[in-house]
Amino acid sequence: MSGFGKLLKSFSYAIEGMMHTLNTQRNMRIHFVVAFFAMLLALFLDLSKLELIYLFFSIVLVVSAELFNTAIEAVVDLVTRDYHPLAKIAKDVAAAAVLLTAVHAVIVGFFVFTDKFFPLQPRHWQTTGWMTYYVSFIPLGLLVLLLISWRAYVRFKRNNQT
Ligand SMILES: Nc1ncnc2c1ncn2[C@@H]1O[C@H](COP(=O)(O)OP(=O)(O)OP(=O)(O)O)[C@@H](O)[C@H]1O
Repeated sequence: MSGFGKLLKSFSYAIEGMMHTLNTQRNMRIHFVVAFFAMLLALFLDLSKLELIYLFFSIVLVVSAELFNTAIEAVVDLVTRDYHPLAKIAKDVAAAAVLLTAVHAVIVGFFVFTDKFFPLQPRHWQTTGWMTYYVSFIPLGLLVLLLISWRAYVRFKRNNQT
């Protein structure tokens, strides 16, 4: 097979992987529907180049995470169908990555679209620009990170005592 033929073949395998994920993962279908409507909205709204880049990046991030998650699930199921704590960790961690990208996409969508739909925002938002209130989510993010870290620490201590 020629080099170009091999390249085409590898594309077709990648598309097969995407199709498989779409056919088997309900979450992937949800991501696709949400991404479709977000892009449709983006067509009609006057988004800046930066807003469009953020939007596409968020979509690609979620879809990629879901693809990796599906790959990890398949490998785990290949290794064992029985209950195993390591299998649980592998699947849960992969699912956490998807969740994180989805939360990120919701936040980006919120900031990109609220400007267009709700022009009557509090005054300081209008005067300081949307990057400023994007930054105002950082304390919330820090709080969530702290809470998760604290829970992980408590669990770690408990596991090491037993
Ligand atoms: N072999 C296993 N051993 C231990 N726990 C498992 C195992 N398989 C699945 N689990 C647990 O069940 C959860 C769901 O696993 P499952 O394979 O059904 O994924 P799923 O619900 O199809 O996820 P998704 O919706 O992302 O496809 C995992 O996150 C994990 O906590």
